[in-house]
Amino acid sequence: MSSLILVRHGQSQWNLENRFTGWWDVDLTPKGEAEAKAAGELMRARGMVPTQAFTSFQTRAIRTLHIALHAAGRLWIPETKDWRLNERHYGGLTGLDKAQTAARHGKDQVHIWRRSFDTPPPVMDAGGDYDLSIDNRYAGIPVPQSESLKDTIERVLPYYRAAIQPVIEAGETVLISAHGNSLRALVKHLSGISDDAITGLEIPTGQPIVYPVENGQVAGERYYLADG
Ligand SMILES: O=C(O)[C@@H](CO)OP(=O)(O)O
Repeated sequence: MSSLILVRHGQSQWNLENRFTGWWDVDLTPKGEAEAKAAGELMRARGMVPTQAFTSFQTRAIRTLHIALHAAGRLWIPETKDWRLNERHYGGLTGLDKAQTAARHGKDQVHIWRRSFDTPPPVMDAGGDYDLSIDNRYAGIPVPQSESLKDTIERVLPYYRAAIQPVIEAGETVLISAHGNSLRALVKHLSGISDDAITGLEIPTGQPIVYPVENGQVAGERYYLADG
């Protein structure tokens, strides 16, 4: 029996600083590196080692993948990077302090921007400090100005179906190293969570989440590898 393993990157510098991050590329903190290493050691200890990996275009997820694979003795496995696994784009909130933004706009409004299913944050102004539309990394890619979870699902799921599902069907144990909201998009689909209920789902950093796979299909509910 194979498995699908999801891991959110370890703590990032802007997780630590409590800033809206989205597509902005920040690195892991030393704590985040330790979380990634512990995730890989746990996979190894449980004998649940990935045979293929997928990640985003963002340093915090890529480095989490590499640190975890190294700790699991699997740094050599094939890996694919794709922007569709990036974090949800935080639009004009990118770079702002979450607590200061709540003080200015109210907690309820910030909760809507952070967790509502289909209300996107305000758009990012072109040419601003955090505009990535002219970054080489995203050449030829339609960089969003802002994304709701619904918008995120609309790019994550087609990618999952086209690129990842066939690898799972081929019997590989796939590890996806991604982000809080790109993983919420996947978990919503895989666990059949409603648009309302998804607002309450949080994905912790550096904790491998496992879906059992039988005959190439995700079969059964997710669990944390640390509990399994
Ligand atoms: O800032 C972000 O990009 C995300 C993940 O850290 O934050 P939130 O918890 O608001 O989705």
